[in-house]
Amino acid sequence: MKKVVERLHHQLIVSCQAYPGEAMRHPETMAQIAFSAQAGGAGGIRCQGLSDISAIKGTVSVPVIGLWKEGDTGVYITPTLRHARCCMAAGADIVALDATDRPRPDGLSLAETVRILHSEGAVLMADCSCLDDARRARDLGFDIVSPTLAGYTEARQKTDGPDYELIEAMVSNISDIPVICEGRVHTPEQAQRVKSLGVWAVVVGTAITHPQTITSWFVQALQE
Ligand SMILES: CC(=O)N[C@H](C=O)[C@@H](O)[C@H](O)[C@H](O)COP(=O)(O)O
Repeated sequence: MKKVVERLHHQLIVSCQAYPGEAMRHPETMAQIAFSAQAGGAGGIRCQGLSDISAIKGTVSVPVIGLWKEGDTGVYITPTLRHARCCMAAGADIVALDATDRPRPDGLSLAETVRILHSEGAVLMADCSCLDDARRARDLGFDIVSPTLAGYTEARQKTDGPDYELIEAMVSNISDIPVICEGRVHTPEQAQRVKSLGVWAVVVGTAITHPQTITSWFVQALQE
């Protein structure tokens, strides 16, 4: 197993992302958030966009998982070989990419993309939507699999919190590479529960780094 993946064992990885048009979408802001997360004990950062990757890499000492989103439909998480190469060049220690079997915008297959990136020294995290994606990703040689896209494609219904059923299935079917849990982990209790299922590490985004959504949770609670 690659050293950088080993370093993530049993760590909390904090996803620091602001979405298009949002006030916090600025590399310096995201780097400050990432630095705060590291100070709080995060053992890894996940982040989006070349400027954010670069700013965060220059700020934290924990491993950085980088991705580049293009749009928000279809294959949009690091959709092409070029996007992945740019994430590497920006300093990402690990590059996360869509690992579904949908056609990719550059016409390369996922297998070709992974083969080329590995030959260039990349460490790759497979953002999967279902168990079949995870199995395929493992067979293609990905270094990490994750249920990041569960509930965001037609493969699975979106669950309220983490997709425990899929996480359990991934952990019991994929034994040779780490399963990192990501997606709708909103409370420390949910993080504990997914950890108890045997995941390598847990990614938390919104519940730590997206004040707009967190505020709306409280506002909604006060209206009930
Ligand atoms: C589906 C998709 O595009 N997920 C993205 C992946 O990078 C992010 O928008 C997530 O918010 C982030 O990964 C953390 O997840 P959560 O906010 O659920 O803890």
